[in-house]
Amino acid sequence: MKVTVVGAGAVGASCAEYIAMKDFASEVVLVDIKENFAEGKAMDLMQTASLNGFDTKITGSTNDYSKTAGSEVAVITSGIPRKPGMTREELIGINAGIVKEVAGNIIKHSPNAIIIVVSNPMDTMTYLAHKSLGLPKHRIIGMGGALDSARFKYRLAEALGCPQSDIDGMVIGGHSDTGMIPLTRLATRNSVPVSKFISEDRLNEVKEATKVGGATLTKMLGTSAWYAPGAAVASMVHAIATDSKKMFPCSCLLEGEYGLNDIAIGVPAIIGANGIEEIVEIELNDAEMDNLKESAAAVSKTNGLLQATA
Ligand SMILES: NC(=O)c1ccc[n+]([C@@H]2O[C@H](COP(=O)([O-])OP(=O)(O)OC[C@H]3O[C@@H](n4cnc5c(N)ncnc54)[C@H](O)[C@@H]3O)[C@@H](O)[C@H]2O)c1
Ligand SMILES: O=C(O)C[C@H](O)C(=O)O
Repeated sequence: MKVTVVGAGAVGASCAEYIAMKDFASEVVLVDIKENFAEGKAMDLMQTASLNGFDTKITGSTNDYSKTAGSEVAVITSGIPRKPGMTREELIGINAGIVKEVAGNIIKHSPNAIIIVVSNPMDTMTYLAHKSLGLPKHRIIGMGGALDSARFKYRLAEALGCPQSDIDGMVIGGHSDTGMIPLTRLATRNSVPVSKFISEDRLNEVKEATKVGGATLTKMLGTSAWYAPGAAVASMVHAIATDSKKMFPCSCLLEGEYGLNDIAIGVPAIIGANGIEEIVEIELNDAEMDNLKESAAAVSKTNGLLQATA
């Protein structure tokens, strides 16, 4: 499988590295607008191949999309990251134009590609990719929930004092500081509800820490995170490449599911060779459903800013 990753910055390079380490793709093409940057990242990564034992060929290109031709999956990480104190939504002014242009270039050279959108504000950038490309809805997927759920599991394992491999849990809703919905009611440790192990107050702390997971790291790092985001994207690309039908919460264009329309937002979906194979409608209680509606209203509000920007 040939995979294109546009944006060879922190997340794009990390994503390329994890894809190569999993050794399932024949080629990863990194593209960046900065002269020689993607080529340099590709060369550096290729010099880890004999050390890390992978055969994936990583190449770089300065904005030459002919090199990406025939990609089966394309990941959009191009754009600016937030700085401490900013929200993801504040990035819309610059990133909307970049994502629209990049998405068009990808499809021009790889008309059958499945696109994974990472650039922020991710749900709105996913919606923009849908609106500007008009592809079947299963071919454009926003990455946010896979990362947020990984952070939820990290926080839960920390609170329970157990290995992360004991934990199962999921975050749905918008990929924003206020819009994420960590489903604490459904989270388990080896099938046992996590509420059996920690107090309601502690569980609420976990929920709040999960929601601001990206902001917390941005404050510590001075820019946003890249290892877990890169790993989350690589897991989704792997699910497509291997047609694994793994379930991830991810930003999907909804047409009535969860009572929502004309919005891309995080819901559980089965990911396989066709991209989104199925959107899974789980039963939410009234409070969770209210949270999802509130989160969707906020994403729609940000979508409403698109006309002025892209
Ligand atoms: N969805 C998520 O969960 C998630 C997670 C982490 C980061 N992000 C987002 O991903 C984006 C990238 O983050 P980062 O930390 O890698 O930033 P970064 O600055 O390290 O890298 C971005 C790269 O995009 C390149 N770029 C800009 N315009 C371009 C264009 N038109 N064509 C090709 N390349 C272009 C830049 O030159 C830069 O190298 C940000 O918007 C960030 O908010 C999203
Ligand atoms: O926090 C950010 O701005 C980047 C990303 O969305 C994340 O959650 O790490």
